[in-house]
Amino acid sequence: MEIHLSLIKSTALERGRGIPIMAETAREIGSLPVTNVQALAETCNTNEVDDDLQVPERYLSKEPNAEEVIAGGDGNCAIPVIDLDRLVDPRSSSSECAKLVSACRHWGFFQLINHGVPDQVIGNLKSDVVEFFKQPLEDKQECAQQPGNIEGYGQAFVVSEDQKLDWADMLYILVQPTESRDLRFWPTRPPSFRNSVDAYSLEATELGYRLLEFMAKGVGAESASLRGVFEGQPQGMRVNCYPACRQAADRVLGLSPHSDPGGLTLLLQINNDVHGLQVKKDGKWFAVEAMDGAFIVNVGDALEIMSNGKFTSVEHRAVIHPTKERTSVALFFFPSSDTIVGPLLEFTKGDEVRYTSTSYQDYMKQYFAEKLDGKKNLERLRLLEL
Ligand SMILES: O=C(O)CCC(=O)C(=O)O
Ligand SMILES: [Fe+2]
Repeated sequence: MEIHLSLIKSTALERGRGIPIMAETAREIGSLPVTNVQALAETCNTNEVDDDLQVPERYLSKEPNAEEVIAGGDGNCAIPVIDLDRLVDPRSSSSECAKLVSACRHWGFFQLINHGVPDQVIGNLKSDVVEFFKQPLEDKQECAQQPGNIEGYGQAFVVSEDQKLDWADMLYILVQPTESRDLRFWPTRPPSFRNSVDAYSLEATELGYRLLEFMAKGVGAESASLRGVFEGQPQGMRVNCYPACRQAADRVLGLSPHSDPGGLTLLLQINNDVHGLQVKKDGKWFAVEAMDGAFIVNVGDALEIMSNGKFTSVEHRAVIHPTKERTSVALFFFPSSDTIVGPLLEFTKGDEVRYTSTSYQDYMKQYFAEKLDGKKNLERLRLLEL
């Protein structure tokens, strides 16, 4: 499993100064510069000569299709669909809550419809994100990642010269709390970009909190128990741009298999005519067909642990299309770095405690160490089989 930037989001506000600091781990790891993938793809996709030699070896996976992939299609989006209206409506709330809990337990993923975030807010975000990536490289590089900093425009977090690379570029910014925003990394073009992200962040934050309430309620816990852990805490936004790869779409990966380490992730896919997200279940990859206007929501490691395994953080990856570019926006809800991440009392009533507890900051350190020893962090903390 590769390390990538969505995993590096342990941030905290430096006490008293209101300045965002990154977990030391992220600093220590640092990042090596790599080629811009959109530019690389342009060369590869337009050059007819020496076809096979165009995609550099570092992007080619050995056996990306070694595991079975269950295709979507025919309206089958693989993961369960949850309806927020039904969660709210007292007549359907308890059955929809049960569905939500089951989705979080068995899939770790669901699509959310009737979520209430205005179309215009999502539409503005989507079009500004697309406009950003359309710009010439020099313009995008105005908010380029800087050494030792996890934010900005760049690529997967690269730690060694022989590491396999993802076929994607990304922009990563901290969006909450507002005082943690480092505007050096917030694009100024298109001019509406910052406002669009701000408006989206406001809506998505409230949506995330509401979902956490229903998730807690669904397992019989106090509805404020999970929300309380994430309210006012850091949120990171990762925009992924996956260029097409005409020559080797089935041999490159847009995003290597990973689980998200935080609490909840809200994902928007921008062009729904091209799918790329795949979710692992029972040893197979399931291709997710994003529904128009829906959010894809998933459980992160910290939420699995805090729920004592009532929700599951599931491995997922993004694959590449031979002719179509794809863009997605992931919003990550994190606990504060000094939160002790362990099963919450509310979630262990009558149950055995299934995980060891650790501070989120230490969890992130372990998460990076995972890269070195190949053992999954979450598995390290699981005391019992789920
Ligand atoms: O682009 C996608 O569909 C997945 C993105 C993702 O998993 C991430 O950014 O952590
Ligand atoms: Fe992810």
